[in-house]
Amino acid sequence: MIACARWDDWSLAELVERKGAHRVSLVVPARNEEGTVGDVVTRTREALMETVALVDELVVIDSDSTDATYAVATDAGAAVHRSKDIRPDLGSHPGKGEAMWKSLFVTTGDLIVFMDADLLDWDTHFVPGLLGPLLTRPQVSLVKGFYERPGADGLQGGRVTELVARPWLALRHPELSGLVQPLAGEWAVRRSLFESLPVPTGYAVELAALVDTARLHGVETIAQVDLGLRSHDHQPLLDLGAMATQILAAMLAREPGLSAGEVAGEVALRQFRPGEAAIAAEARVVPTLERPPAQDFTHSFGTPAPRDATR
Ligand SMILES: O=c1ccn([C@@H]2O[C@H](COP(=O)(O)OP(=O)(O)O)[C@@H](O)[C@H]2O)c(=O)[nH]1
Ligand SMILES: O=C(O)[C@@H](COP(=O)(O)O)O[C@H]1O[C@H](CO)[C@@H](O)[C@H](O)[C@H]1O
Repeated sequence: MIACARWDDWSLAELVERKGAHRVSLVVPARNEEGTVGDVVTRTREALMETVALVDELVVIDSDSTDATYAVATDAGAAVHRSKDIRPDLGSHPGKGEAMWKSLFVTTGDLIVFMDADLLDWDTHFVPGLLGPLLTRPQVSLVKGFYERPGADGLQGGRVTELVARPWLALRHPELSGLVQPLAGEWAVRRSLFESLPVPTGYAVELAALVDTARLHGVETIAQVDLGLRSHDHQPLLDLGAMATQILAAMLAREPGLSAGEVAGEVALRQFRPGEAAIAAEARVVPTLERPPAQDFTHSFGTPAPRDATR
């Protein structure tokens, strides 16, 4: 049974008190988010590091940005690391999951909160809301945020959730079908869990963490928290086709009898874009690599990695 809570089930003062010796890292993976990352960093830093001491470090992982994300996040007061500069001995791959996996090598929190950098309607209570179950329920190790999406029917967005993730969970992981937003980029996890999991380098990171955690530790170690309202920038539909491909590849790799190593490291995705004169065929190569558990590499920098750093 997946426990359900609301962000305001705990007061900020109660959580600060319960925090005790825990260290909290807020990690924001960001690729070309110069327009929004500054707001996310500034407001969380002021509310959760300066006004109260709930967050111990605020880290932005710059994931191959080509805009001013790095400078904007730095000016806003985050500790910013370029994903490709973290543990260069382990190589570098594109993708959100890669950024989140690499964050494990530059953060110190035993509790890690992930937030997207492209948030538009949101508030700083997302962070204490996600930490609530981790600070009050020892049996919980992974907490997913869920929220209302603005718009007339409240279903603006969530296209890959509704068309890929939810059907897949219904078919293959019904024990997770109670999750309202299984793909939410706002979630929290105990370091000890996240560093023990393989991590898809792309957009499958969220769903893979849920499926692996449920399989390895049981759904009772997963909780979800109602965070209220959230909206974010939306990608074009064909880009979500690549996201869906990454998610399905990671799910196939978790099917009995298959392993990530047997799923191709990249998939050729053919898409078709209507044009003035004709429909144009487009081909994109979608990376589907996975990183082994980060705990396999938490040795001193420079020592040859004990195993392939991707699979
Ligand atoms: O290669 C990538 C792709 C995305 N992101 C970040 O991951 C979050 C979610 O990505 P995106 O907004 O593209 O996904 P969506 O929310 O549209 O599903 C955002 O903070 C992105 O900047 C990233 O760090 N590296
Ligand atoms: O919810 C979804 O279907 C996708 C796409 O969102 P939209 O259709 O652009 O609102 O976005 C989520 O999934 C991604 C993959 O897990 C996460 O990285 C995003 O943070 C999350 O917003």
